[in-house]
Amino acid sequence: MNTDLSNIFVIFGGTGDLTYRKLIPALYNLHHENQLPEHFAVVSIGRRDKTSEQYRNELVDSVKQFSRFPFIEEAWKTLEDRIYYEQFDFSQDEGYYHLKEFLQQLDQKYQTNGNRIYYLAVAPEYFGFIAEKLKIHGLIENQRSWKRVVIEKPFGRDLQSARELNQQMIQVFTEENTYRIDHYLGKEMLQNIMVIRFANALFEPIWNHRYIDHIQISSSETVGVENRGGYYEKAGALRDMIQNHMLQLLTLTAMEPPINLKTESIRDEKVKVLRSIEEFTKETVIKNTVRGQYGPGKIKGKNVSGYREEERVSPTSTTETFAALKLHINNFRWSGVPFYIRTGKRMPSKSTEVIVQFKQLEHTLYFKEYKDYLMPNLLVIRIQPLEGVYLQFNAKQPGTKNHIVPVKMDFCQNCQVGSNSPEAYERLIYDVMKGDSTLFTRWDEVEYSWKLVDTIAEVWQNQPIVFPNYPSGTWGPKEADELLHRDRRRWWNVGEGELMKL
Ligand SMILES: NC(=O)C1=CN([C@@H]2O[C@H](COP(=O)(O)OP(=O)(O)OC[C@H]3O[C@@H](n4cnc5c(N)ncnc54)[C@H](OP(=O)(O)O)[C@@H]3O)[C@@H](O)[C@H]2O)C=CC1
Ligand SMILES: O=C1O[C@H](COP(=O)(O)O)[C@@H](O)[C@H](O)[C@H]1O
Repeated sequence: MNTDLSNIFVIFGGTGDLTYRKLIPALYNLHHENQLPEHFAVVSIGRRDKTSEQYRNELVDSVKQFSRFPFIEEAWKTLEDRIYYEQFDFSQDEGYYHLKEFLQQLDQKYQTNGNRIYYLAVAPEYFGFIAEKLKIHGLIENQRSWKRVVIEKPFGRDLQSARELNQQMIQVFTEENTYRIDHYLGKEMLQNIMVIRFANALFEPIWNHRYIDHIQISSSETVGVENRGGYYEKAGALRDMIQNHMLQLLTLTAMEPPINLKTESIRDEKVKVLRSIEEFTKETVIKNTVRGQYGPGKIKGKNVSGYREEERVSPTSTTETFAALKLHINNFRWSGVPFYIRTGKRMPSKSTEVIVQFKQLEHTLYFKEYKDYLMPNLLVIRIQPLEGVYLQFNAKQPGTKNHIVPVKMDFCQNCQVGSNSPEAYERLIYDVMKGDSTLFTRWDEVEYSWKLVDTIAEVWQNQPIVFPNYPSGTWGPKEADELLHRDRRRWWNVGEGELMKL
């Protein structure tokens, strides 16, 4: 990690949606918290014709709409003065000559010591191309400063394309200077998973196959593909969510304690989990995976259209908007414990959580009478929108009868007034400035996750499917429920407040 945080933050894709909704608000929030280095400037690149002044004015709306802190004129003023817009087509060489000169001038003005963060907020096909141009035009040189690149997802479309992209990138940036974003890693509660597991005598000793029946990792969204049909048609839920975010949740939940808290020690343990996942075969893909696509339906009482009616989506599309799978991790800790993973769009509520269901006791005083009613102990790590930990256990209902009911201990991190968790992008951008890549994906993580996803994608591609197979506003196709029912289990739909209703 470096102590010199001063830098120029160069955004390729400065007029795009990600910059508008995430990057600029995150920079504003960091500024609001006094976390930006004193010697700092932003250069945003786009093709649209505008001056820096016009660009800054447009960003006011982005901050007002998407930042977690209120817009404060004076605070914004001191940040916007350091934001510049550069209009150029990054596929042409001329722009890079000018960019180099301009960055050098800003180095003088802001004393940024030649340090750069190149943030590639552009379509993935340009990642390698821009990196190469930066090298050719001498924008990476200078031994006495640091140069880092941040790459947005998706990192490839499959293993082969990811490898090709990686080859291109490593010609220019070392692995150490390459920050592959998975914004889930920046979420407060993902960072908390290790703490909950490894800092509690209550949980660590029972975090294994002896006590855990199974684990569910679930991420549901109410939104559809919105205006991203062009991208999503080529991705689908498997590539868009499972390959990255869901597998990150899995590795943090299942990993062994690292030997220390250094970046590579943590990443090593995460990779071991990916390597230990039992390989899918054609038969197990058919048996243990489910895909779905939303049809028309209702979300919160409002009629919404089906995926095939969305903008830039084929009316006969076979792209999945829902994916569920059951997998096993073949190691000592997890022997025989199934992990069920599920994600989908246009579901009844927005929520992401990891649910650990503990085994029922073999012998209990209440066993005979309450055999069919006793609820399992559940530990729910709530990632979003509520952040916290929820523990469900059994207790006697007050009264003369010996009724047993499930009760909860609910620690909600973001329920109290005043608690305002930093946005994922804030944390991640700050880490890039510090040179801490712990919360970014290492290349071998990408490689192993694509291997898993490719096997599933290949089988799916060759198996006919009738879509749409779940109405918007429901919890996905019935086959996803069957995936658990046949194991005498069920999904816990936490977002619906379902746990305590039972
Ligand atoms: N938006 C989101 O929520 C998320 C996005 N991502 C990823 O982030 C990246 C960016 O996404 P998003 O912001 O949505 O994309 P947009 O389509 O909104 O923006 C693309 C940007 O690239 C610029 N651009 C394209 N071609 C050129 C060119 N030849 N020269 C200069 N600039 C060019 C555009 O500039 P102009 O329009 O001025 O030509 C625009 O600023 C993608 O990789 C996406 O997958 C990842 C997670 C979430
Ligand atoms: O990366 C992506 O994530 C979002 C979901 O992110 P969240 O932070 O709102 O849970 C998803 O909508 C999008 O399709 C995907 O590309």
